[in-house]
Amino acid sequence: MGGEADTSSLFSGVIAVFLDKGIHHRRLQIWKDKLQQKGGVIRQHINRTITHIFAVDVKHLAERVGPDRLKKFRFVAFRYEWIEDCLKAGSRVLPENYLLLSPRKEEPALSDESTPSSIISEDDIHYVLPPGVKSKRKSAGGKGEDDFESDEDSHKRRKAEDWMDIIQRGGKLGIVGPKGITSDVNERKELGSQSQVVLGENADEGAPSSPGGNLIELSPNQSSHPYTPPNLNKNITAIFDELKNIYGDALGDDRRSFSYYKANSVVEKLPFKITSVDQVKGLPAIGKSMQDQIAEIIKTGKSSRLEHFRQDEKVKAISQFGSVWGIGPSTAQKLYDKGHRTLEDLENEESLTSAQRFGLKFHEDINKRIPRPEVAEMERLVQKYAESITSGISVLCGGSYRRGKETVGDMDFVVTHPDGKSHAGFLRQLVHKLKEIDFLTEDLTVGMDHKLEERGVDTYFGLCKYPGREQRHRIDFKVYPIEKYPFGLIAWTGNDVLNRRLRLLAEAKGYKLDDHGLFPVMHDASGEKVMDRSSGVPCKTEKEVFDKLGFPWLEPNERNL
Ligand SMILES: Nc1ccn([C@H]2C[C@H](O)[C@@H](COP(=O)(O)OP(=O)(O)OP(=O)(O)O)O2)c(=O)n1
Ligand SMILES: [Mn+2]
Repeated sequence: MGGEADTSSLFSGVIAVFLDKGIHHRRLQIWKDKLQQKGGVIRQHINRTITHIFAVDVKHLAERVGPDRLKKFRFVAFRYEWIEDCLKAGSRVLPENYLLLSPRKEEPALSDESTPSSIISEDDIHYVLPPGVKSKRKSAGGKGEDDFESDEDSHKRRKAEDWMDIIQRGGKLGIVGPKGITSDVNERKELGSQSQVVLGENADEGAPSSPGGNLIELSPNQSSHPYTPPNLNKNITAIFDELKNIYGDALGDDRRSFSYYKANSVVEKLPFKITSVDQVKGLPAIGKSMQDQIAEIIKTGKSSRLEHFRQDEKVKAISQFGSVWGIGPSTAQKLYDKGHRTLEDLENEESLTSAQRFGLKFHEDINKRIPRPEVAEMERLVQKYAESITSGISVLCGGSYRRGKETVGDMDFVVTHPDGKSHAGFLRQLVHKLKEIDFLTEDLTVGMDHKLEERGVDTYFGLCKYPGREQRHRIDFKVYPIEKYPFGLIAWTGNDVLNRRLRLLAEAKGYKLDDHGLFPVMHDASGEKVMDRSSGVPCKTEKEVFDKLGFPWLEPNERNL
């Protein structure tokens, strides 16, 4: 067994169900005891909190969970030998060899001879990063001041982390690239309507023609209620969250920002309050630096790193600037270099675009979250006017609203028309109408009348107000031709973590996924990757996109990863 090494937290974070068929009960009992002694938790029933299902083989697993759920739990089901080998090694061994079902054998979908059919065993996993990530900011931020590794150094470790991530997150395919979420957001803000961001969905199964009665109305008390584990470690996650924002918004350091994001996604799900750093050793996304920081927070209640930033005038100013809609890290830095220190200073800055000016003027309003019932009302209002302009038009509020959140940051409307034609030119009329009734108040970015060769998606980003009030909210419209709609809906429903996973999964299979479709990627004569936009994989519903990718289907309210 583990020798002298302290393995008391070997299985901490593991929440397991043991399927006892086909195994001698005494042997089973030994494994159960060991798992519990070393920090694991055993449950009787399979639910979303489970990180590991152990079984003897696929047959027994299938008998117990049934074929539908089997698909869902594919990535958390392991042979018992994993426990045994971890005990032998005295540390957690990589789980990939113990998976009861691997996507390689199972996956119908996209794979073909020329592309890797497995997303797990190929080395390419490390190289399949989101577009634009490769060289970006590789050396940004002082190297060596802590344990954030270089891209190369982290490859090996990341593979292990990715695996742990899959398991930890309850079995969704979790290949996590280093692209900072916050930077995506900023890019989107700065790019405005040319957004290349992946976006999201709504009701389903492809009833885009029913603008009224859709999935959106799911009451939060029903099955649509998102899974929100009680966060027992808010003392830690609140600090990490602030650091994530500082690194992302102010310093443009995606790598560090993402490290905190990942650490938080693990810490917030732990079923216990961390009282000793030993409890988090070996957990995914919690490397040496995170452990040190957690130890400090447990001991002092504070993070010296955060305290340092809080006192740093430059970080303070740049973070504030970066929180204004339309201002990203590079603009924030420029504004600081010009001598600005507070938001008030920016009021007289002439270089601001009109969108940034509105962002500044309504900064406080925009940063207030909107209660779900108010969004429901505004959605109905928009749907009513939309229908009066073009009958049969489908207008759904995606984003966090569609994912069932109680409050939302903004409204992300996704629009299409089932006839494949009537969406064209619709947005201009809708915006006109909604301005007439004083619902839409300020334009941020407008990208209308897109021709097909411009990829055919009209967009509008602006501000609106709830009838009878002055407070502004952020509102977006994206209009997709029907054949792109499932992709647009997935992308704009999110969440961002799911989008990243879907994109990486597509890439691992030799495709590129974005809000316009799923396209094969070829290599030209010089080996450069080229995407074939003309031969997208046709999908009529969100479900078909998930199926084609071989990703277990998730209802919108299950997409809060
Ligand atoms: N970096 C980003 C930003 C956004 N999105 C996608 C997923 C999001 O769900 C959707 C909408 O973006 P929002 O920033 O509006 O995020 P949410 O709607 O999820 O949350 P909220 O608006 O409540 O803050 O766009 C993404 O994939 N990557
Ligand atoms: Mn949103």
